[in-house]
Amino acid sequence: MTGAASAVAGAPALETRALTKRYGGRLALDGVNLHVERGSVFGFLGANGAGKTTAIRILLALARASSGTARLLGHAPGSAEVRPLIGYCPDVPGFPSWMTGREVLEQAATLFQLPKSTTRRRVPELLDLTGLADTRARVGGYSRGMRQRLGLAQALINSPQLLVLDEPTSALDPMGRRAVLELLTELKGQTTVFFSTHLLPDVERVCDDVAILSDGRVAAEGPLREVRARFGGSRGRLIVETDQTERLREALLAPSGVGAGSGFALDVAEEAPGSRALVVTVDDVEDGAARIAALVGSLGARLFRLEPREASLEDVFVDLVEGAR
Ligand SMILES: Nc1ncnc2c1ncn2[C@@H]1O[C@H](COP(=O)(O)OP(=O)(O)OP(=O)(O)O)[C@@H](O)[C@H]1O
Repeated sequence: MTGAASAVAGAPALETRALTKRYGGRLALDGVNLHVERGSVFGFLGANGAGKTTAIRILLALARASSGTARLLGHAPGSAEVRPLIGYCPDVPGFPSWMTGREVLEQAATLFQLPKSTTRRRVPELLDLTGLADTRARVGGYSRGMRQRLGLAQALINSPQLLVLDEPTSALDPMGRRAVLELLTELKGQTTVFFSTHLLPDVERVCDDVAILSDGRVAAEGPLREVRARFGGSRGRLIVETDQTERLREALLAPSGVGAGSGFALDVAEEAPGSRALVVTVDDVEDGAARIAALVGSLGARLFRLEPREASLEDVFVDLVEGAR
């Protein structure tokens, strides 16, 4: 029976200390420390090849660490205590094509030895939650998004305290991504969700906490807002809005000599598609603001807005990953 298993009191949902994985001469993970609070939605972010899948495989006891430790709800990966407490969905969940979604979930319930009454309640609940209740098709006829949602439902069958998901949205179209992200939001507070991704907007949308993995190392970790504030400062970004967007952009990007301040802008982008506000990346925010104000004046343009922009997760990510190379 699964009823006896429980988390170690006071233990975090997930913790790794100096987790290291070597493949021959290559360090896929290099001293990774993670701390995931219970009840949070935690984004494990990294570019392709950063080491996310390797870390998840170690957490699930599908691979062995070269050194370091990992604990899930206070227990060792793969231990008899931890298995009933966690749910896992790989990036490409596979199912027998002849089964229906309902049968897949019933089979998973059997594997977890759930009581029949629990299975009768839980299976339709999960089919509802994942939007698969009205589907009669066999899994072989499912779309990629439907498979991903069924994978999630399967991972939730045992009402896990910790859900581990490897790139749950990366193969999905925008509608499928939205459905999965909404699902993760619904789980907030009930189940700890730890998911890997290279999609920054997904993390910004649903995560409380984040770790950024770069070349096998944690480059930043903490609450999303703190990570943005703490690591977003290496370069500054200013928002400037005038009545002459195009002329200002040209002057900012002019290689030298044109206008009062050309040459100091490292990058110029629209704040949003079609917006007349520009986001200007500079080395020094105060100096940059003074130069932009002077430049706007010299163009005879009207200045509506000139302010520093809070770093987005993308700014942080790009700066950290570029900085590490
Ligand atoms: N079985 C293996 N043998 C040798 N090298 C491996 C093995 N598995 C992973 N690696 C290497 O370890 C590094 C980390 O890979 P990993 O798959 O963990 O990254 P990832 O962040 O999950 O990337 P992706 O998003 O592309 O899946 C990569 O350089 C990869 O080539």
